[in-house]
Amino acid sequence: MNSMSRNKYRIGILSMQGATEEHAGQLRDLGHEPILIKNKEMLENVDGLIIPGGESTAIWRLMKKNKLIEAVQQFAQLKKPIFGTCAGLVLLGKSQVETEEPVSLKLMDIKVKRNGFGRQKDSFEANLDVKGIKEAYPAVFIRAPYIESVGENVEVLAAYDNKIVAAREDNLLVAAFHPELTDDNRFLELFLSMVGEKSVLMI
Ligand SMILES: NC(=O)CC[C@H](N)C(=O)O
Repeated sequence: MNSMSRNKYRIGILSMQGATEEHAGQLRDLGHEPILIKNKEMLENVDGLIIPGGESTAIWRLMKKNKLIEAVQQFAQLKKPIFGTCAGLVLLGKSQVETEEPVSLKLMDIKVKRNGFGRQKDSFEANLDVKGIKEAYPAVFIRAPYIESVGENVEVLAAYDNKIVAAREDNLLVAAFHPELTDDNRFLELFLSMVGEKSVLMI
């Protein structure tokens, strides 16, 4: 057992709208404590944050209402790890392609195409090669966005059909798919290892 798996982390799951319970279950399976974040005070006591999938405009509006936009931006500035899945990826990105009402925390240097995989392929599964994960990872895509372009400090972790679907920039990790909807915990473990790295630095 390595030092990271011995630690138990408190991981916030932004609970405005969307898929929160599945993330909570997967965190519990790995021995960590999920905290459903409903207001900015609750952010103070977590080691990392997951922004789940759902509907990014709905999540954005509820974040505004609950004064969570600046609070999450500050959380990121403290270099605490944030993992955005699907709608969470949309929200973390700095800019979006062809959107009338951009919803963006302006944190990660990526340009996002919302619903990028189009209507025909609203939902699908694909085995992905992910940097840092040894064997193919079964990814579930649901009305998924993709990343059209990345800034120089962003590391691309996976692509599907020549479109970027997972990436990391320092303390920020994003996936266009839903790791919480499979029994395969390896993508979540990637995030937990980032939480481990950062908490070592903060001691
Ligand atoms: N599964 C999802 O999270 C879908 C995201 C949705 N298409 C959005 O942009 O909000």
